[in-house]
Amino acid sequence: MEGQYPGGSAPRRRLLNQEELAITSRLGSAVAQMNRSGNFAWGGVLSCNLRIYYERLGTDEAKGQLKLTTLPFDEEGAREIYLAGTPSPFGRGKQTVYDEEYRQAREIKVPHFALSPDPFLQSGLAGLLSRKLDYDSALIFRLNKLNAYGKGGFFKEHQDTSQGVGHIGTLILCLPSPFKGGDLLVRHGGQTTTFDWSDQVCDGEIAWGFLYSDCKHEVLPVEDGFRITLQYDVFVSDCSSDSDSDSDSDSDCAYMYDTRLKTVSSAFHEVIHGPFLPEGGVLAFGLQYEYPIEERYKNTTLGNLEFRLKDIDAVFMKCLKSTGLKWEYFGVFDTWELFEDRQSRSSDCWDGSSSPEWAEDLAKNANAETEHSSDGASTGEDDTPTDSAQSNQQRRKSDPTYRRDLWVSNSIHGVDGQFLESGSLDELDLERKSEIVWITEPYYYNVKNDYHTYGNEYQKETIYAAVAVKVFLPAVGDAIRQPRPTTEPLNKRKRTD
Ligand SMILES: O=C(O)CCC(=O)C(=O)O
Ligand SMILES: [Fe+2]
Repeated sequence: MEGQYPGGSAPRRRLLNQEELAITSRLGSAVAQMNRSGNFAWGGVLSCNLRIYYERLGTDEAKGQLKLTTLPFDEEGAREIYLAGTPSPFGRGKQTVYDEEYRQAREIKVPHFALSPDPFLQSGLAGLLSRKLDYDSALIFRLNKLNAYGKGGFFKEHQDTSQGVGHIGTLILCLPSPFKGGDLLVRHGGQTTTFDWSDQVCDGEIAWGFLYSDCKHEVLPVEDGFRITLQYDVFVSDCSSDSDSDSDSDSDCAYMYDTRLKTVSSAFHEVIHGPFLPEGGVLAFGLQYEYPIEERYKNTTLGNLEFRLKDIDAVFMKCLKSTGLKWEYFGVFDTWELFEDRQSRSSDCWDGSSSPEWAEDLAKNANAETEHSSDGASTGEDDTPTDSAQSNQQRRKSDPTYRRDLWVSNSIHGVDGQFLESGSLDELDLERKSEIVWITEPYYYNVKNDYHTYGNEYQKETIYAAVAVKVFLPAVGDAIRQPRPTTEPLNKRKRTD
């Protein structure tokens, strides 16, 4: 993690007044507006004369035979390639399972098939995606498998298994064959993008769709025919270094122009130069996507997250860096997800008659935190522990930026039953930070639940992590918070000749 809290230990804070709340709400809406861009998945069509060589898998006497097919598939050609595949498994945590309730499809994995030419390279799609995704380093596209769905075939909602720290996206190509249904639905931030490819491929073209691989997605049942897709994993190269960067090295270079920057920048300007927290404070923003990290307990390295930020997270961080404020990434954990997750896992063995150790730990820490926290607006005095719950509720009502039930940690790891069983919250490295002014809440939390454990493959060395950003606002008087000199218009300058 970069940086320390400037000036020593973190202060508890007072509640914000109405004027300050209005400023946070303007900054929050500017960031949220930017987050609603729906840029998490997009697609198009391309043309390519393609040959596919594939090996017959399965168990019959034709196993091992090499076949060649050209596009577009007719019904028979599509059936043949479907039958050549093996039933698709999917990943549930560390295991690979076959479950027709969850996924009904067949697949042929590399190297049991080959494309000539690769439609993706042939069409220039690699260049188009590189420009659109706008990373500093090159993208790598790795062909993974061919999926085939017969009538009734589907793949329920899942998140693609993370394939390494640099893994950012998934590219699907839908090959031309006669089929109906089988829409691919991609969800993120409360929005859904639908790829209905059955019409787009009927003239022999290839339809494609890109999605950030942490986005949840599903394939609806195929109503007729065979739906054949190719799946590529997309990586950002050069993500191997362990050092996190808080440098402004890229803030000057105009690698990205985005009109969304302007609104957020002026909202930040108001936070820094307006009548807002003159004593200074800590603001927090949840990133909108999840990022693969190495699965190590108490992990504090984000492996050059700067170079693999996705979509609006990259825009937001660019904007934040241009303010000159100090910032730091941290992990976020939601108490209720922790409770619910643990309760659902332990429902067989915990009858609710006595509190299990983990619940007592959570309650103890919550009380300790309440006892330390600051009181109502602008007094800065301590609570009496007796009315803590009630006053806590009142605080929440009068100042929604005060979020007590979010747990934060400088280390980022997935919390599941195993960690909770291991005992105390100290070990989990979670705390409540009552000084934080929450501007936008995270969309994801580091609690492993169903969609985290269901992937398209079993989970390997990396897991997705939910990340938030702390921003340190110094007190008025600090260099950053001096009023900006207004530049004199050119035509009013005194003549010196
Ligand atoms: O076939 C598709 O459209 C999507 C396949 C998919 O989500 C996967 O293989 O993980
Ligand atoms: Fe998938």
